[in-house]
Amino acid sequence: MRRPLLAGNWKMHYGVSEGVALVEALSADLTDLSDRDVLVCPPFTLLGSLAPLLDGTAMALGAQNMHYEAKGAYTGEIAPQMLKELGCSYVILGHSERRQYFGETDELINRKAHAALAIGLKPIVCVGEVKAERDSGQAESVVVGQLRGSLAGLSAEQLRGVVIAYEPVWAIGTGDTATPADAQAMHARIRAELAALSDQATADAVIIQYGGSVKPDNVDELMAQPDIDGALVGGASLKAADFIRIVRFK
Ligand SMILES: O=C[C@H](O)COP(=O)(O)O
Repeated sequence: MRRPLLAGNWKMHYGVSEGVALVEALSADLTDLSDRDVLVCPPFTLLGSLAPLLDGTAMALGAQNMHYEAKGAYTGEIAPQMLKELGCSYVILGHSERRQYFGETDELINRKAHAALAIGLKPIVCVGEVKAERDSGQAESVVVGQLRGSLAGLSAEQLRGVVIAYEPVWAIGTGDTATPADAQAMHARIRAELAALSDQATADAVIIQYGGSVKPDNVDELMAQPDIDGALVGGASLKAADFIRIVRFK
């Protein structure tokens, strides 16, 4: 059985006081969760302040990006160990905003995935097609290509430590979510590809999240799909009541 993983990606929102207030609101409510995992991924600058507040709660801490090198002259970058020592257990890699605005490639994301796993951070590897690719019938081939490139060289054991987030780019921040049936079809295709890259038992163990305008009013139907194991939530994770409702999907 796969344990659902509901994650909030705060992107470049909130300073320390707003972040602390949000985590306090979440932790006051989310006290009774035994069948699902919850994760918050704030900006780097909040990690140190939020880690002690999350300690002992049902929520884990994750980062939104990292470098693949352990240290060095990489101005402005953050190393995997720096995240670990702040209490992160997850790191989002290859989000479409990283791919689109910062030129991240599958090869780079693959280096980061290897580096994260080597140090015991769980990578959330993001894949997803843009609108033109979906409209031209290329969505599956684009996503499969991203998977093969981003996961290259990972053993079956390593793949079990990876989370995949399928985020159709046209659904991010637009309110235009994929239909549950379309999302399920892509998740099943992703799982089939994971099986091809390793074996069926490994593929069956991997958490595949959906992301793209997940809201309180669509989460239940999305989470009811057999291959949707969680959500990577942007905008709605910034509001305590909305994120709590998403975490408490039925
Ligand atoms: O990482 C989260 C996704 O980009 C989804 O963002 P959104 O929920 O605001 O559409």
